[in-house]
Amino acid sequence: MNICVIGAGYVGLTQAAVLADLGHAVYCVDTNKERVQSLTRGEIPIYEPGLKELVKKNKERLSFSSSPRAAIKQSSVIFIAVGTPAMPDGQTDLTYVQSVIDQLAETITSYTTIVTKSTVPPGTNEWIHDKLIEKGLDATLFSVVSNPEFLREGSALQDMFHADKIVIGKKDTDDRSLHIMKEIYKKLPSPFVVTSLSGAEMIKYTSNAFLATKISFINEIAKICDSYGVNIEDVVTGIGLDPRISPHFLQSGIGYGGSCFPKDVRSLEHSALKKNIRPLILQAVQEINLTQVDLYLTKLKETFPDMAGRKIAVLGIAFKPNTDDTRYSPAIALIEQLSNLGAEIHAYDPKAHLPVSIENVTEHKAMEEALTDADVVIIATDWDEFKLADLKRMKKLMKGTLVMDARNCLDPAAVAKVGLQYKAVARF
Ligand SMILES: NC(=O)C1=CN([C@@H]2O[C@H](COP(=O)(O)OP(=O)(O)OC[C@H]3O[C@@H](n4cnc5c(N)ncnc54)[C@H](O)[C@@H]3O)[C@@H](O)[C@H]2O)C=CC1
Ligand SMILES: O=C(O)[C@H]1O[C@H](OP(=O)(O)OP(=O)(O)OC[C@H]2O[C@@H](n3ccc(=O)[nH]c3=O)[C@H](O)[C@@H]2O)[C@H](O)[C@@H](O)[C@@H]1O
Repeated sequence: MNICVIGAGYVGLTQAAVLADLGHAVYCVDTNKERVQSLTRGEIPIYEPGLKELVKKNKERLSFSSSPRAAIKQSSVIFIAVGTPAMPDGQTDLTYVQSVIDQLAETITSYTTIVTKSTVPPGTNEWIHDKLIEKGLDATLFSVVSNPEFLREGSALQDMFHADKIVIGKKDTDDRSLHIMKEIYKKLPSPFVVTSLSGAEMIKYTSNAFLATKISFINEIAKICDSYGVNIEDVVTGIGLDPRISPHFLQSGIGYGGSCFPKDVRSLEHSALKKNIRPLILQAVQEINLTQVDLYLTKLKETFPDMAGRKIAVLGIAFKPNTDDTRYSPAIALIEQLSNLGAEIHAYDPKAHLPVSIENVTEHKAMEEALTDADVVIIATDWDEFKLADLKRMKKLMKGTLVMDARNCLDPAAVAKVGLQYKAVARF
């Protein structure tokens, strides 16, 4: 099948590479000319394990362009994978989607399946359908399908090739597009969940909101455990054996970040408020998440009431390991707060960099450089490199002895064994 993927970001690029690997001819289009040029040279502008190799493997079936018209004309299926960021009031900014719709309305002349991959609020795909008709596109010339994406950065290919489900939202009477979607993904083993357009949109938001809720829930429990001297890991092990709960996504720490959880939970809150529903849980989830960094700072102040001039090594800048993505990274929120308190921060991340420079912060190319003469080290992202760090060497390099584990990823006993002092929330 000839497929056009609009947007060459995390989702668009991964989707394009996977579709090419499934045997389709894929045109991946992005308005960012620099990005397209580097992709055409074989460079991958994001760090995602295995993606560079997959793009290279499928280079015969995968091309990149910054002019959508030709690509749209040659394709029978269009995937929209542009960004849907949050506006200041939390609602989703659909400007990029809107501009794609305008382009499609002007360009489509034969039957095309328009698939929305981007995460969009309930009602958006119905709106896309109506907008295309309003713009003069004949209803027989297109179908709109919602096919939300559930990949995680850092394991995007595994998540796409072995998705636990493929969600397809479509109009009630539209069997043609369902058949096409099943054909596109026929080589994948994943089960299909077929629902309405808004049903698919709600599955995506509910999934992210539920996962974010698990994190804020366990962060709240960790706070209570901390005050009673209970190890949070024992609690997670205990509850996680119940299959109704499961042990997954219950790692407490400085909170969730990334390009999706923060914006999607806010967007769902906004969608509820628009219908006069007070989403109490969603609001609490966000409030807890926003205060996690403060919790760790309060702990740090127990040892260093005055942070001014303290040399603090912060290990981790990315919002999670195995990605260079720093969008809404709690590690950066922590660095900013430490900077405001006058600390001297030495940051290191294996892949990510600070998007803008922050006062009092020096970024290092190696972990050892960041650790040298540090009064305290804070683990802000749970990269393997930090989990497997040589603690004896860490002790030798540091001036002080405090290790603050803001991701619960070190073994407290191993840290204590080398003469370092371990501090975390509900881990002893
Ligand atoms: N990043 C992730 O892990 C996941 C993201 N999503 C959703 O997928 C969507 C895309 O997310 P990302 O890939 O992270 O975004 P991104 O911001 O990394 O990439 C979006 C790309 O679209 C391009 N673009 C914008 N307008 C365009 C237009 N009119 N024509 C062509 N290209 C255009 C931009 O230049 C950019 O390269 C969002 O709705 C997001 O919520 C869903 C699941 C996972
Ligand atoms: O819509 C999206 O963009 C995606 O959002 C998340 O994926 P992602 O943001 O890549 O990363 P996650 O692994 O979910 O982690 C999100 C944040 O939660 C934190 N987290 C995760 C798990 C956990 O137990 N504890 C915890 O604090 C991570 O450190 C990170 O900051 C979802 O897991 C994907 O299913 C979804 O497709």
